Amino acid sequence: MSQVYDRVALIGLGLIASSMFWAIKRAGLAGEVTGYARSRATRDTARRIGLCDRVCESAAEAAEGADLVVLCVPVGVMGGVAEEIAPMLRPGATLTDVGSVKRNVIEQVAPHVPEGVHFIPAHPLAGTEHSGPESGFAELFENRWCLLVPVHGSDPEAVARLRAFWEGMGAHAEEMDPDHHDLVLAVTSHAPHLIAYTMVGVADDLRRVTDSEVIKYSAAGFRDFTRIAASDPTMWRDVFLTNKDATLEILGRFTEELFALQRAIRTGDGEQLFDYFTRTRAIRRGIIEAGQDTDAPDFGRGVKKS
Ligand SMILES: NC(=O)c1ccc[n+]([C@@H]2O[C@H](COP(=O)([O-])OP(=O)(O)OC[C@H]3O[C@@H](n4cnc5c(N)ncnc54)[C@H](O)[C@@H]3O)[C@@H](O)[C@H]2O)c1
Ligand SMILES: O=C(O)C(=O)C[C@]1(C(=O)O)C=C[C@@H](O)C=C1
Repeated sequence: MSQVYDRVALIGLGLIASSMFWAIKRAGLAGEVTGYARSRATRDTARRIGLCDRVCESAAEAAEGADLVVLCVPVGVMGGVAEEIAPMLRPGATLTDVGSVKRNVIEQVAPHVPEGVHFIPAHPLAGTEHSGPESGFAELFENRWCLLVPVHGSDPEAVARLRAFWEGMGAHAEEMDPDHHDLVLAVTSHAPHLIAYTMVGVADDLRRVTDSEVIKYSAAGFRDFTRIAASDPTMWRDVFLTNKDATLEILGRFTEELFALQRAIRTGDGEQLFDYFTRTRAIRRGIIEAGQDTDAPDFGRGVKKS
């Protein structure tokens, strides 16, 4: 793979930025990669492990002269960081992000984008429960989707270049409208995370009652919930606060279904339970028959495929 950008700047040096750095280097996608993180401890760690060719003392310094700037910070602070770096963005440069929510990030960032800079939001559908500069690895994006969410009037050439960049890191890129993105992700990622957080919280409450049995005897399904529920609190707080409407819509539907199943259990309606589980089993089998299970998002990681 050949170089796509001369200089890439990564702002926020956590799981996603560090994985991008190692993937960029492995494929030779950029001449130089600069980086910045807010805390001195993170910048020191980055220097120690060789994360980024140059770790800068400000976001503006890292962004200066870059032809691609990637915002890799929690979604709640995207606008503030964009405002800080805006004066340093050169005409013709591309500004992108990796945030898990798109409409809100566009609303925060777009007002700060200078004339002549291409703003192309993006979201790699890949991650783990780990965070920080030492958690990244070059293979994270391999065979995963990266959704590109070009704003109205995005330059097609700049979009094609960003697509080539993500493909160079091993991802499959596809374009999507921001509102559709937020609804789809509320179903596939945001609501499931909230359910996992809740389930682990419930078990923790119970643990006080049953004195450690819940965790001690937990089976694989619940253990995977605990993996998901170990995800970064800042990141997920921001996801729920910024994708409020879509998440509440999906959780509302989820609650209705849960109540229906709860009622079926209480009234002993075995037929309803059996029909429901038959329908969901057919969905899983359909995915396997269509050959799509190997590309399943990280909820499948570490879990034996059925
Ligand atoms: N973790 C995942 O599974 C995943 C997957 C896809 C996308 N994302 C998105 O990617 C982004 C980064 O997530 P991550 O998992 O790499 O998080 P992380 O916690 O590993 O890293 C975030 C980094 O941003 C830095 N930071 C926070 N506020 C900052 C500020 N104001 N200025 C500069 N740096 C700041 C932190 O110090 C940290 O280095 C988030 O927007 C998240 O929604 C995460
Ligand atoms: O496997 C995990 O740890 C993840 O949660 C990754 C995951 C997901 O829900 O699939 C989390 C958030 C993202 O924005 C994209 C990917």
